[in-house]
Amino acid sequence: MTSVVNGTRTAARVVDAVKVYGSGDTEVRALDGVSVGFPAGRFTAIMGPSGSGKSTLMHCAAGLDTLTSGSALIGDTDLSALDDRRLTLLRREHVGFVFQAFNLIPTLTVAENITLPMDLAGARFDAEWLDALIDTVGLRDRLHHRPAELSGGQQQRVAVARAFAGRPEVVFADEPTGNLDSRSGEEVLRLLGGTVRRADRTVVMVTHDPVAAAHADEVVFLADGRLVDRMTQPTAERVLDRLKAFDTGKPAPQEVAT
Ligand SMILES: Nc1ncnc2c1ncn2[C@@H]1O[C@H](COP(=O)(O)OP(=O)(O)OP(=O)(O)O)[C@@H](O)[C@H]1O
Repeated sequence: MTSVVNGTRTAARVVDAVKVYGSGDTEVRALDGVSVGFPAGRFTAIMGPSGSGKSTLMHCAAGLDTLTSGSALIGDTDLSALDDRRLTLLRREHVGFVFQAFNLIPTLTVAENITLPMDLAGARFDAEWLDALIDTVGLRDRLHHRPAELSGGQQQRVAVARAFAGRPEVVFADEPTGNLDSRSGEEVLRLLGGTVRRADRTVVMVTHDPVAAAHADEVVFLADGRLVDRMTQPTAERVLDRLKAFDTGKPAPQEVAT
């Protein structure tokens, strides 16, 4: 269901996205006219200062929240055209999620957690893909353990396997290394990046961490609810320098076309 925009396959995108929370004196424009596409087969990081709208953008692009105006699409499907039931089905079948807090079901085994979205969707398992995924995340000897018996890094690797299990159109990751030490975090980032590159998957990740963002193919920068920059082949140093420019109030770069 991937759509093609300007010759690029786009797994997910928002167009003229506006999100307003509250009203009157308490109104916050969390997204103020953002248009951005997330190319298929790529790893994109979303960065920006605290409060710039990163989580809002991710939640709206993933169909976890709705826009005030503008549109959010997964492949060619405009999410605003879907009722709640169809939106839930679309998320189950076409979107994977990795959250900072792992969000595994404590009473289920590792194997059951990994296949849960497919079980819920009544989807067929691609046994070969699942088998390879379990090896990739290094969990074969833990399949019958419960989450509480695993380290944080192992739990997040289960969440990564769960996110990719149904070969979704796109995996959204919200601060996936936020609760991990740097070594486990690095492993999770390599898993995300490696799966994108080797298996032609798509990942969109919100992060505060320039080292994490450097694992992406491209970083998009938000400030005050607007898209202000994009950077391909990021390094932690270049990302950090770009973020510092927000702090020091250097002239904002020209807003970029999408
Ligand atoms: N449910 C909500 N109700 C009211 N305001 C909200 C809500 N969620 C977010 N906001 C506001 O919208 C703006 C953007 O928030 P958002 O969480 O998207 O930013 P962020 O870049 O992800 O921030 P952080 O890096 O601190 O997590 C902020 O001003 C925030 O206070």
